[in-house]
Amino acid sequence: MRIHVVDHPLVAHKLTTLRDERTDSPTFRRLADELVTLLAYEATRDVRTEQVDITTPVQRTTGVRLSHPRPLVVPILRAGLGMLDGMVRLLPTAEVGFLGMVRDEDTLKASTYATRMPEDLSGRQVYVLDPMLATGGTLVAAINTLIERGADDVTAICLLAAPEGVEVMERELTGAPVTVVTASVDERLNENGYIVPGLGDAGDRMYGTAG
Ligand SMILES: O=P(O)(O)OC[C@H]1O[C@H](OP(=O)(O)OP(=O)(O)O)[C@H](O)[C@@H]1O
Ligand SMILES: O=c1cc[nH]c(=O)[nH]1
Ligand SMILES: [Mg+2]
Repeated sequence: MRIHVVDHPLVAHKLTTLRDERTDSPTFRRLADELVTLLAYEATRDVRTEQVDITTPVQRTTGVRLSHPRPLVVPILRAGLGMLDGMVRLLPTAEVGFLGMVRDEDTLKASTYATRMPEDLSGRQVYVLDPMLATGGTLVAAINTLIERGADDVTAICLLAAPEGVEVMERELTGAPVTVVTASVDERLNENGYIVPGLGDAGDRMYGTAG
């Protein structure tokens, strides 16, 4: 597994406001959307393309276009849904699948409550969207599902990651064709499995359900 931490002042600036507890839900959603577009720019560096011949107003030339089969984008509900628009703005022709997953707040174990994506992902490049990589349980389960269906290249885009979760992914997905792109690997997880300093519960902050 490869991990890429996007080191860019605009990313750091937006992430700081996202973390701030005073940031309200509408602003949180807007910043998450903007951040994912910046992260997606890095995450799609190896998106598959094919050559195409075109004619400009001046002469014929050769360029590239996204190749077939189209990439699949999979947001992990709920919080990952807030990253979908920012991603498909960059990849408008991508197909979109959905995984609904929730982490038990006591055991921290992830379970899947909804799956809606193609059964056969053979030869597909997949971009998984989830703002938080905490214990890693959610992403490991999600990526294993994608690989079992045949995906041969999986990139997870996370706004934040914890070192503990990155370690779990490296152990559980050894040798798998997986890349994680994130804006930050934070300090640690706290005793409740929250990322420190983190940003709190991404889903609650995005959808105003905290408290
Ligand atoms: O790495 P992990 O320890 O598995 O935790 C990360 C998961 O926790 C959050 O989801 P949550 O269960 O809160 O669901 P939600 O998006 O519906 O709020 C987050 O959006 C990730 O999916
Ligand atoms: O810090 C965390 C950890 C898991 N899920 C969140 O939303 N936030
Ligand atoms: Mg949540």
